Amino acid sequence: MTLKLEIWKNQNELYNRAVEIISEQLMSGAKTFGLATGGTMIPLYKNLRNSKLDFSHCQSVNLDEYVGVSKDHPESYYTFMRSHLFDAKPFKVTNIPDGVAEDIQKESKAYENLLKSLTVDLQILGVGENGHIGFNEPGTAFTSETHVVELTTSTREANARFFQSIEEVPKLAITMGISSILRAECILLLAIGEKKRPAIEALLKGKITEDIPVTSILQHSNVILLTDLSIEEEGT
Ligand SMILES: N[C@@H]1[C@@H](O)[C@H](O)[C@@H](COP(=O)(O)O)O[C@@H]1O
Repeated sequence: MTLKLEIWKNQNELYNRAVEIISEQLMSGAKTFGLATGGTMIPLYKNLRNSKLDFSHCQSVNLDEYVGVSKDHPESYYTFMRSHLFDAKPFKVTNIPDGVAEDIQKESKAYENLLKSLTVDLQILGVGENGHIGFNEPGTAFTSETHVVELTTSTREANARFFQSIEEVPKLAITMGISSILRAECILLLAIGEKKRPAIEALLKGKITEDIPVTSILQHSNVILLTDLSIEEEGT
């Protein structure tokens, strides 16, 4: 396990550092990027849009998508990615699970097969308040592959800020599994704000538990964690 912790008190500096890491990956030949959504990613994608980086020869795979939300819905992750990144910084190929596929189980399998056919050079990750990664909620097996998941109340409440009301937040999503995520060559985890402290403190205590999905990344050999939280590093 190699987790490289970098604490950046200043969020602008933290996001600049994230862009620097992505740029270094591109320069060393990375062509496949695993991308995430969520509020944490908005300033990162803004910085990427404003950068000179060129992704036109690259492909992307997104972590997850809500089920039952059409591509043109303002809160679909498809729309999120287009408006925050892809429209301004085109990739050669982009992949996001299809949340309105007729058969969502079949779509999950097809997405996992796609993931297995490629190597993600850099997977960018955020973390939920309850420690989820992608939409892998607490209790998800670390052996999980892409699957359909029922979102917890905690996650629906946290994401309600993007919708008119909590009732509108979808109850299901398709997400890369934990084992799918861990197949990436390198993981860049961004954790910003006090709400992420419990999950990040658990991670840095070095305890690997399915109750806190983000701790699964301790099984990976190449992780960079950028956070603005002042935390004592323990047991890593
Ligand atoms: N599925 C996404 C996750 O990939 C993301 O990490 C999480 C945190 O979001 P935020 O950055 O808004 O706190 O939100 C969603 O649930």
